[in-house]
Amino acid sequence: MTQDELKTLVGQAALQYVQPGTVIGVGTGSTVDKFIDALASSGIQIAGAVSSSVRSTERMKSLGIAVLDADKVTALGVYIDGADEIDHGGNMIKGGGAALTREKIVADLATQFVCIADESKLVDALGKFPLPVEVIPMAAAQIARRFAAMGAEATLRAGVVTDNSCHILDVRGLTITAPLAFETEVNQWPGVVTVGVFARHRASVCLLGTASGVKTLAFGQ
Ligand SMILES: O=C(CO)[C@H](O)[C@H](O)COP(=O)(O)O
Repeated sequence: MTQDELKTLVGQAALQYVQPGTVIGVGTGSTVDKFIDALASSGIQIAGAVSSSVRSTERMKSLGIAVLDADKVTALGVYIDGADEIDHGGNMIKGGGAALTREKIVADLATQFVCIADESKLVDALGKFPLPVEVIPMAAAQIARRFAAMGAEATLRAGVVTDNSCHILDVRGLTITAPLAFETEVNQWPGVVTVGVFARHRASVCLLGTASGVKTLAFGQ
């Protein structure tokens, strides 16, 4: 199976977590696009979706799925999103699509985070995928120096301005063995909007697309 077919498979499998009549959270990326398409053609009627990006909002609206503002919702049962990497504890790197801040905001509203990913995303330790960090532009150089002091290299993602008018640094050369401590540390550096490690908001479940079908990895809350 191709990577695209695995994404379609897990996008379809995520429908089992959608309760009719509820509001759900929807992430961003090519795997989530497959989920949105599956939801639109499933006939499942939801009360609406809280979206993590302009990209997903536009796709859902074009397919007739109602999109609600995050600040109109007090809680979500489920948030469905992809990942750039996921470890065996459900910790993730996210932000390849530059939507990490809104993704964390919507994940924070949800009781359950369902990660949908093809098997290439499962890793023993986070960090091979360059870690996205959303930053306030005037702080980018200083934050890059902080990563350099850790032995890593941060580069500005060229030509990218996020939905929040900020910039993205992509950080190479990290091996993140203590994701929660790492997330907590980097998040408090001045000018960091969001670090793309999702440990506090780790996945509760991962639907992993493999050559032999969808594997469900359960991590608990
Ligand atoms: O975090 C994300 C966007 O900010 C995506 O979930 C992540 O990049 C995975 O994307 P894809 O499903 O296209 O591989």
